[in-house]
Amino acid sequence: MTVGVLALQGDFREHANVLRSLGAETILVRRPEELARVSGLVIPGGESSVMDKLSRGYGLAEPLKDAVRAGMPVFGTCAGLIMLADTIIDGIAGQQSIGGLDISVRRNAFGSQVDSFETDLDVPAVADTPVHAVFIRAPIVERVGEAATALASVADGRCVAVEQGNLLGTSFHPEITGEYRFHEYFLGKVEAADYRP
Ligand SMILES: NC(=O)CC[C@H](N)C(=O)O
Repeated sequence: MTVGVLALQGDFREHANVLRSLGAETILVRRPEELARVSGLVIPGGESSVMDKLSRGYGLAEPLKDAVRAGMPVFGTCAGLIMLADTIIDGIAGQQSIGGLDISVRRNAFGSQVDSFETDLDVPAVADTPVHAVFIRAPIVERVGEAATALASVADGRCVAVEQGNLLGTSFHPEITGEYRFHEYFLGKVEAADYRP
């Protein structure tokens, strides 16, 4: 079983390191041929509008949509969560997503004064003890549709982690804090999934 990390832009190396430290065979994905080899995919943090343009430029956007429709497990963090959202609020003109998660996500939702912050979150579905979460120009999940489930929220109740079937997304960056339980949880989805490339 091989897992991919979308490596067009952003902090894909950090994700690949966490996945490899958990024993998962991991490749970087930049082309449709690489996507066609993986049983699951992580979409990293970075800049969603750039990732969107590059994925279309590299001919990956349609294969990614097809793979999500076919049930491929995908875990998106921050910009990756934006890529998985059915609806983007405050995207740049013409910005598109792969979609799959029945949610609306607002980019850069925490405002310019508090671009980055850290906090501990309860995520009972994923971890027994609180998760230390780093938010960097992070999006917020403003609408959680019927098909999606909220997994975690910040103190004021706004949703920052969701799942829907084989899709998982966080506003924050578990890959940069030594946190591995989200990746472990995701690898569990990959193992359990019917999807094979
Ligand atoms: N850390 C991140 O991934 C930031 C996301 C970025 N603000 C975007 O809109 O894509």
